[in-house]
Amino acid sequence: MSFSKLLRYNQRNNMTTASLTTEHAFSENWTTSAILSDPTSIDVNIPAEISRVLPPSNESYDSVLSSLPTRGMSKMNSTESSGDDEGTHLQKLTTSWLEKIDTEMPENISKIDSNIISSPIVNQVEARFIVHTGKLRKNSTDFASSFSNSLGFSKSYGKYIFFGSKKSENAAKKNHSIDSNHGSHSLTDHGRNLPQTSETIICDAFASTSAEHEYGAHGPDGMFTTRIYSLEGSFSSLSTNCPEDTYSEAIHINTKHIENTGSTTHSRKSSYTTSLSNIKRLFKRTSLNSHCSGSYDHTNTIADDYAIASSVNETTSSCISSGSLYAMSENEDNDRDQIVQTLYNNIDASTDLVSKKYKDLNVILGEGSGGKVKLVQRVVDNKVFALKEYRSKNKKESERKYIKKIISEFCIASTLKNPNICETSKILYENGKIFQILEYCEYDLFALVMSEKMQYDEICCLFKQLISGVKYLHDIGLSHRDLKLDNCVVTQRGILKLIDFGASSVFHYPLSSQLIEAHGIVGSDPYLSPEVFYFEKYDPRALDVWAIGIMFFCMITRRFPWKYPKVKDLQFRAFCSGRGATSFKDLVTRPATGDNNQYNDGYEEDVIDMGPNFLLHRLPEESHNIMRQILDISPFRRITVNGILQDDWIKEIEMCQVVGAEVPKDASPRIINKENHIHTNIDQRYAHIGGMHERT
Ligand SMILES: Nc1ncnc2c1ncn2[C@@H]1O[C@H](COP(=O)(O)OP(=O)(O)OP(=O)(O)O)[C@@H](O)[C@H]1O
Repeated sequence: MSFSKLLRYNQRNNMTTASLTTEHAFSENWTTSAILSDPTSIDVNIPAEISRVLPPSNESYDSVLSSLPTRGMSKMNSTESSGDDEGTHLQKLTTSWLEKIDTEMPENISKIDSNIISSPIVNQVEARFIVHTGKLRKNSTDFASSFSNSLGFSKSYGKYIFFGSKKSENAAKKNHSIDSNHGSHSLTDHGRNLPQTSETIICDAFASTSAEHEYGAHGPDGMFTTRIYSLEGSFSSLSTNCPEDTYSEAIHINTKHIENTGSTTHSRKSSYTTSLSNIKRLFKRTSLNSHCSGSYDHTNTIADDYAIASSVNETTSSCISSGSLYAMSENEDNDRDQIVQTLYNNIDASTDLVSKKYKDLNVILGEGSGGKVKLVQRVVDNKVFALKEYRSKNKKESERKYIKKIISEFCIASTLKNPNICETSKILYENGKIFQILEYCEYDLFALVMSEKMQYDEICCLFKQLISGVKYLHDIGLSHRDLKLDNCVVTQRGILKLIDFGASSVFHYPLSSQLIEAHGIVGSDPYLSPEVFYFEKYDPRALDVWAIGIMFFCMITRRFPWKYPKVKDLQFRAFCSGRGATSFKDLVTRPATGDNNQYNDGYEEDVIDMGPNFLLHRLPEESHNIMRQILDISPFRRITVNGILQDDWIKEIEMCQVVGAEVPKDASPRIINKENHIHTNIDQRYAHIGGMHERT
């Protein structure tokens, strides 16, 4: 990026004072005041031409089902509205969207009613989803080779068979206040789709949903305790992938329990039904393996971990699924509840592991709907980990559902092996609580962004790593569905890793060309894509791509563009305007065509009060082309993650990366840092969302 360009967008964004908040997220043309506790108290001074056609901000959703403002509307005035000319703009502007929605919905699309979600039922599993043990063993060493697999499926792809539960669950809200001045975000609870892990956890076949569409049919792709502890002699768990990241350093850490604030969250409704017969198969396979998860031995550290784990007899992923579970799998007549109960009992058998094997460092890194994430130190070798302590079961929640959600998340996370995915190694149980052991990363992206210390090239580097992580997921048929700054952690040497797979969903199975659509509104409001509010079922990849775009905007401006992508949100409405569409439906249903120019997205360099440039003018110019495609309101026209990587600007971004990890059993993966930037290191007190709360 040229210096002048840099200056231009810096000048635009200098008004931003670390207000990464939904209430502070507007165009500089709009004077906005916000009261955190009352989001409806936002005063917006809207340009006159827009205010004429915008309804009051407190109007209900349906009442704003009017047409979008279009360019030239400022030339109209109220008297024109009485005109009879059916061909005028004005009449188009008064057409109710609702009228059109019910009559013109495409066959595979239906209007959804808010957050009410129904889950598909799966009665049987196709034989092609069942993988024989021998084949799995044979292919296990191929696991890593699938890193770079694209949508063409490799032989090892057979191992990537996921399952997911499918019952809708009422999720607890995860709320966290970031800063009383700086905002709040909303998170969600966790979901439930299980994949399998390399050689040990094989989540078997899972049930496709009732609605499948041709894959690719949518077009190309809270007491403040301060303590000092020393990591001397310990390894940063990031060394799992990157031995060079091993370091010794005293870190000052403050901690305080997080106070929930009441910010809006979306429940993660489960999207897939788990076939319990397949859970059986999963654990049968697993029990056949004598060692713990991750036989894919891409670093010495991992190998060491397993050796240690083995020596201390820790319960690991495979251990959980061994023993009684194996016996269970022999009895094909067990009913579902019995199986899950057996699973739970099996975990129950493994006690005292956490307190004996891991020392609690009394640092809360973060807290969400799923539970808290703490910093712990493994006693045997002083290595530091993040320990996710799952919340207790809700009274209304069945034990079966509760345990299944947790196991699902673990199965997915422990399966994923990529430098841009946080390593999840173990699941433990003690005194009624379930824990997950994760690779510890020094920062979360939200905290880094809020530090206001990141340079442009560093942001671009992290952005590209984010894209790479999502590419890996999409290439294996998995969507994340809760991409946001707080679900990215970053190592001291600048390697970004995705976390929190509680909402992820499978969008296609191996060797299948069919897209399995996701349904339900999951994730956090500002990051959600518009179609999730509009369609009952949607392509979850497009949701991920949209979230990537929102994250880039947040990284550059430290603001959210809007509170949520609904037309009742004035900012989002402005973004939708000026695109030559008469309704929101027209925009969100625009089909994919070979001709990118067939539809006008309303981009005009000089126009910043509506259309794409409403957001883009705050971003560096070289990003405009790709951001227009990422933030295409129509999911059918939105670019894929592989498409993003083809963009000239994206290609040119110098990205720090881990090399060598893609080779199975490579003993020397290492980090290559690019010279055009350094990665920001911030005070550990403020390095995670947990620490951010301390500051308030
Ligand atoms: N491996 C890790 N290393 C460092 N910090 C982490 C790690 N995992 C999680 N955290 C911190 O804990 C926070 C919450 O983690 P996570 O999203 O897994 O919890 P959750 O309960 O699943 O959240 P959600 O409500 O989104 O489901 C993260 O935003 C991050 O700040």
